[in-house]
Amino acid sequence: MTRTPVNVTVTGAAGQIGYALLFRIASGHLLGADVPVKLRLLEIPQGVKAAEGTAMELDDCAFPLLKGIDIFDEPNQGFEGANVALLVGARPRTKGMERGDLLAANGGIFKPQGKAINDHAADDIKVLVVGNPANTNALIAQAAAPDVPAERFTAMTRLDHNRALTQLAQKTGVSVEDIKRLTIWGNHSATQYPDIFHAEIAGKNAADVVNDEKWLADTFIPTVAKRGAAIIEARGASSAASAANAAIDHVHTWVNGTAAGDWASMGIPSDGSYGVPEGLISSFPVTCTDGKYEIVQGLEINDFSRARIDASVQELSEERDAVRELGLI
Ligand SMILES: NC(=O)c1ccc[n+]([C@@H]2O[C@H](COP(=O)([O-])OP(=O)(O)OC[C@H]3O[C@@H](n4cnc5c(N)ncnc54)[C@H](O)[C@@H]3O)[C@@H](O)[C@H]2O)c1
Ligand SMILES: O=C(O)C[C@H](O)C(=O)O
Repeated sequence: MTRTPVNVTVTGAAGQIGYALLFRIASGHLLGADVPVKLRLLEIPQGVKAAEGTAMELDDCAFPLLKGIDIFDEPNQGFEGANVALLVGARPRTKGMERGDLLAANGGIFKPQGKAINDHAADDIKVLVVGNPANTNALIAQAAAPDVPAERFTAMTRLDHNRALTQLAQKTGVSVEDIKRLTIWGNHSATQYPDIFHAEIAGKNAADVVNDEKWLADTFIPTVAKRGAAIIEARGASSAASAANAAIDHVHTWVNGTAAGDWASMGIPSDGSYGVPEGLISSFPVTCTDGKYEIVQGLEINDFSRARIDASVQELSEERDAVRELGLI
């Protein structure tokens, strides 16, 4: 039987992450090796020509799963019939810009995009926000889409999760696939908390294997949390291929499920679990089955973790208050 192609909308398609992302979506890594896709690329008018160039290259790959590419500079058209939306395009922070200015500038992008998703996307729409500040941008888009179930709006912390996996693997001399049940809590920012207390390394508790709280506090957590800034410092531009890879992982896991005995980290609207105020889009440990995620329940949170989760959640609350004051939610 021929499958109906899945419509995937990508915003910021002509940017760095877009360039690393589109070819992997078209080759089947986002949804599966047997799932045909149609790409809908959304850019601002100045980005359309470059997006057209990328579309030419996509054509030149002759990907069997790629059933069409359309390019738009208008959100209502870009999200028409979208089943999956990857919101990558955002306003970067520029010199002299305060956090409030950044939130206001991004509100101008994510509020209309949320409304366009509300009015034009397919009923089964799943949204991943990558553009920073990702959690609060996701909150803005979600608030503008009252007819879409809130849980369909998610923010990306999978890059942080993957970064933490590698740091822990390198410290303990194991392979990344030997590590399970690692968690990123909170915001995709320097306050995020990568938690290894429930993680397992080849079946043993990771914190016991590491047995070095000083390394955890002074090396592991800051290395993961500040990795984005370190990449910008080294590359002169923010992470792109690794961010695209994490976006692929996030959606693939959401759609196709987590492996038995493992979980993933996703920024999702809180249901109040673990003391995170309801509605904040915060990162949690989740399992995914049949295209739905569930927060892993019942984890014991020690004092070390509690303080760090609370600090990141506090930052999310402040961002929410700021966008509320700006009338964006
Ligand atoms: N969550 C994460 O883990 C993570 C990781 C890396 C980067 N990021 C963020 O992802 C975003 C994109 O990064 P990049 O390196 O691709 O940036 P980039 O500047 O190379 O590309 C952004 C693209 O978005 C487009 N754009 C801007 N406004 C738009 C709008 N309203 N509609 C559609 N397109 C629009 C721009 O024209 C540009 O082509 C940034 O906000 C970055 O900070 C997030
Ligand atoms: O773009 C940034 O500010 C950094 C990015 O979010 C990252 O984590 O690499």
